Amino acid sequence: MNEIKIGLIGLGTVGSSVLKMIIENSDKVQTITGRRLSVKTIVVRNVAKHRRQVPKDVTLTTDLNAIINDPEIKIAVEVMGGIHPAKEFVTALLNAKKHVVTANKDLIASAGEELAATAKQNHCDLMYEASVAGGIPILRTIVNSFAADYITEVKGIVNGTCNFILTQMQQQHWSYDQALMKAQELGFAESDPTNDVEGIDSAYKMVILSQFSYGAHIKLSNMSVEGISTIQQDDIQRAAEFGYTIKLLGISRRIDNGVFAEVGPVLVPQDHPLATIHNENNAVMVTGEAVGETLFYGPGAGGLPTANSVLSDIVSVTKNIVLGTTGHFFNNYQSSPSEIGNIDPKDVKYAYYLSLKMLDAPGQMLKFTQIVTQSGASFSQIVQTKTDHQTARVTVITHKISKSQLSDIKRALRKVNTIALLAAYKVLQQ
Ligand SMILES: NC(=O)C1=CN([C@@H]2O[C@H](COP(=O)(O)OP(=O)(O)OC[C@H]3O[C@@H](n4cnc5c(N)ncnc54)[C@H](OP(=O)(O)O)[C@@H]3O)[C@@H](O)[C@H]2O)C=CC1
Ligand SMILES: N[C@@H](CC=O)C(=O)O
Ligand code: NA
Repeated sequence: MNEIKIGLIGLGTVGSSVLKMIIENSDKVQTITGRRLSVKTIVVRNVAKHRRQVPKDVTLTTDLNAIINDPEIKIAVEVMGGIHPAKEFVTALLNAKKHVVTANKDLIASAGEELAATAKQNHCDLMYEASVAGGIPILRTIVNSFAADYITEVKGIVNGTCNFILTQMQQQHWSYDQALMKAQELGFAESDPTNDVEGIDSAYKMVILSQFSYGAHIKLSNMSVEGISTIQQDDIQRAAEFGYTIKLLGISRRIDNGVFAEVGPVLVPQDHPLATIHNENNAVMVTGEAVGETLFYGPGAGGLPTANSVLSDIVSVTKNIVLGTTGHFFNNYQSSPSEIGNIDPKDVKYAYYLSLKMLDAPGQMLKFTQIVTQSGASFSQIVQTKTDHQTARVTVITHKISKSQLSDIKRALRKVNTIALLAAYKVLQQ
């Protein structure tokens, strides 16, 4: 009676750390909750795979029914990843009255509302602290500590793999491929790292953060999402010469009656707190009307840090089981759809870093300047260097312009075959 049995789905980087933490920390959890946690069954894809540290009394199987049909198992922990079959698994577990803890942002960003409704119908808990920023307890902090404040902006570094790659490219001058390989080896990257490096993993996290911060569901299809796979060493060096560090940032802001969110490489001033976040660490800056700017920092990826967030959910569910208070939403904040509108691109304004390759011939710079001027934009910094005897590399930082002005510049440049726009990244200002 004093024991809570757990079913684990997945025994990879995160799953094996969850197992280790449950085994090693059950005494402390028992003193806090009055219940002893133990893992009874683990579902994996391949039981024949060599694994260390699975205790003899734990069943290892490929059959989810071993958890679904076991009345002793009260909490299921989904750490297998991906949307399918994870969605079907979690739905079946909730319908079998199992409380579910997951680290799966792909799943929560895509089907979180539907799964939360299924959990509520079954009087079950569904928690997912580990899905955003790994080891940083950001979701519960927003739910509890920002409950009464009006959040106006959430931004930050929410992908450990990208931040690790950019740090290695900046500090060790590693190649992109070398840094990605190391991030995979260290267990930070997803099994297919495309979502990491193309910004999609960060976008999933911004969808969840926006849901918690504004009570609004932003669709991935409404977000502009750009990753780091095309960033060149040259951009990193030029940004540094201008006094900036390139980071992959997720930004979501309230503008008038709407919320806009996007993900992309951003030039961050070298003395800004976000520029000092290195390797797999993440940082989330939450701005509230009352509190002002706050910053939450910690490891964004890796087995044990992520497992700590999973355990925080397991402990919360356990407390709810003990108190008989299960079946409430993890995030109760819902704004009415009329409060959240689409944002006019004219209202989203940033300074931009533009990197261009142009024919090194008279008149080219004038052509570029005319295009920028026609859009109503202007430069705050500009550097021109020769790349070879035929082309020049021009990098500029504009004054603040709207997204529609940027689109005008891009459109006009596409028509000029002697000038190529290589990169256009936002510039964060202090
Ligand atoms: N790694 C990290 O730093 C973080 C990861 N996450 C999230 O945690 C989750 C797990 O990530 P991670 O541990 O890195 O992933 P891994 O690839 O290391 O592990 C996945 C595990 O799930 C099992 N699995 C995969 N598909 C199935 C299936 N169809 N049926 C049964 N078992 C299956 C695999 O089995 P087998 O061992 O037999 O191959 C493996 O044990 C993901 O949602 C990820 O996004 C969240 C925060 C940080
Ligand atoms: N692959 C992700 C893992 C955590 O969510 C990352 O690198 O951040
Ligand atoms: Na978290």
